[in-house]
Amino acid sequence: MSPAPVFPEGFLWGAATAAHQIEGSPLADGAGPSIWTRFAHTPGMMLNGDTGDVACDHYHRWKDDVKLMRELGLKAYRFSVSWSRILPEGTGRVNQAGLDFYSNLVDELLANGIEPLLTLYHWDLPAALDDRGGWLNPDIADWFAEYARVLYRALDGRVKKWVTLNEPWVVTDGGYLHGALAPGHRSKFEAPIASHNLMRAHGAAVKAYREIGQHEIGLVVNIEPKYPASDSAQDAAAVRRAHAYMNEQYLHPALLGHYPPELKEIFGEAWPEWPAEDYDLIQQKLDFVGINYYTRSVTKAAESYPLNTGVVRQPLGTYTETGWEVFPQGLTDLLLWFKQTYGDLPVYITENGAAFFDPPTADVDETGQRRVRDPLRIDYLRKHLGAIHDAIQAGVDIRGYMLWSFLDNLEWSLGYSKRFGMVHVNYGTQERTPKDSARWYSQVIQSHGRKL
Ligand SMILES: OC[C@@H]1[C@@H](O)[C@H](O)[C@@H](O)c2[nH]c(CCc3ccccc3)c[n+]21
Repeated sequence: MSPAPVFPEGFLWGAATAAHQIEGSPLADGAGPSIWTRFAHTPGMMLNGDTGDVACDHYHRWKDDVKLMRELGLKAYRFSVSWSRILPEGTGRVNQAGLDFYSNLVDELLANGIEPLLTLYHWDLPAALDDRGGWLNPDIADWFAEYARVLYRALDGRVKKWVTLNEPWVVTDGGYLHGALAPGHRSKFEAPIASHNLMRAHGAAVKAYREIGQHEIGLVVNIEPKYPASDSAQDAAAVRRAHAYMNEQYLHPALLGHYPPELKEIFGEAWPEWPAEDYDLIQQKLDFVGINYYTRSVTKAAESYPLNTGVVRQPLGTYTETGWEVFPQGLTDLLLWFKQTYGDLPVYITENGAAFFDPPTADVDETGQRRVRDPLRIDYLRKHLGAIHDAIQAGVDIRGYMLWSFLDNLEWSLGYSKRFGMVHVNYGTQERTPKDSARWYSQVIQSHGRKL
């Protein structure tokens, strides 16, 4: 029996959500529409025609939700701010009611001994800015810094851990290359521009923080290890492309000051040459990086756009409801790669979790208590926390873990069909029911990881 894992002193145990996925009431109290409100109300974009109009009604239920976080023993809570609640037109006029919502939420978290981690941008761009070109307009770096300054001035000190962007890769790949996510563009030429402007905006927001903020700021990326499907040269080259496109495309400019060369190979004529001052803007010193980990990809050379790669399904693999292979070892491998490539920058696991089938309504157990049994999720979480512990033992400076997600919520264009929550939401009644995984996670937190 291996000794109980010991996590570092101060390791931050939490859970994560995002504004548009849980809040509902996207236009309440003076808020402006975001591209996700626009996208969800565009016929055909969302599974079952689901929208974020109600979601988990967190906009009204936030106090009870924070109470539940405390009851479950969370030490931290990662959430995002909806830009268009703060600046309905994206720039200019501040909507005080929007600012008040997040200020009250932060105060409630602190009053319950829960540390807030605030994400400035988790995909819900103000529609008014999309009308001005959105991430394709280079001015967005200034727009984003203006928005960030409003929040820094209002919340810094109560919020001590800030994140600029959540997953620029998804924003670009989903929103501008393949079109599966808002704003639904499909352009090989737009994607690199959006991607670069996202990183310029990241840099501008960090630079602004250094003028105003007194605490910590970082970037959150989704990365996943790419393993070759065979030992052929073609598959090795495919791995190189896939790795550069997802794992290095954002971390390299942010931490090393240049893009990986494979991007020019992938995008060809669509890959612009950027001015040197852009790299200076992007490569602002960070206090941490957030890594969102879900799965790995066994990668082969294949006809595909624009990577010419394919993912090989593993016949003996276990897969989640979103079709992602359960592969905890990939998280250890990835964290070791991160340390080796970028050095000893502190890391938070800012998202990790899985969608497995959970019923739309909770069961009632023999004592009359509502209950949701989710053994597959417990197994997934236990193994990934074990993988994190292995990386810590190997010297990676991992400071915390934010389970995705605190609540079942709107899984973007998949609507409410996928449940990632440790807490079950009955969308008919809005009743919250901690799943078995939540009760298990409470024990893990209370034992500081020893009861994995
Ligand atoms: O898909 C589960 C979660 C989303 O609900 C979060 O909003 C988002 O931050 C997030 N990122 C990832 C990994 C990257 C990814 C996102 C969407 C689709 C495919 C891959 C998984 N998740």
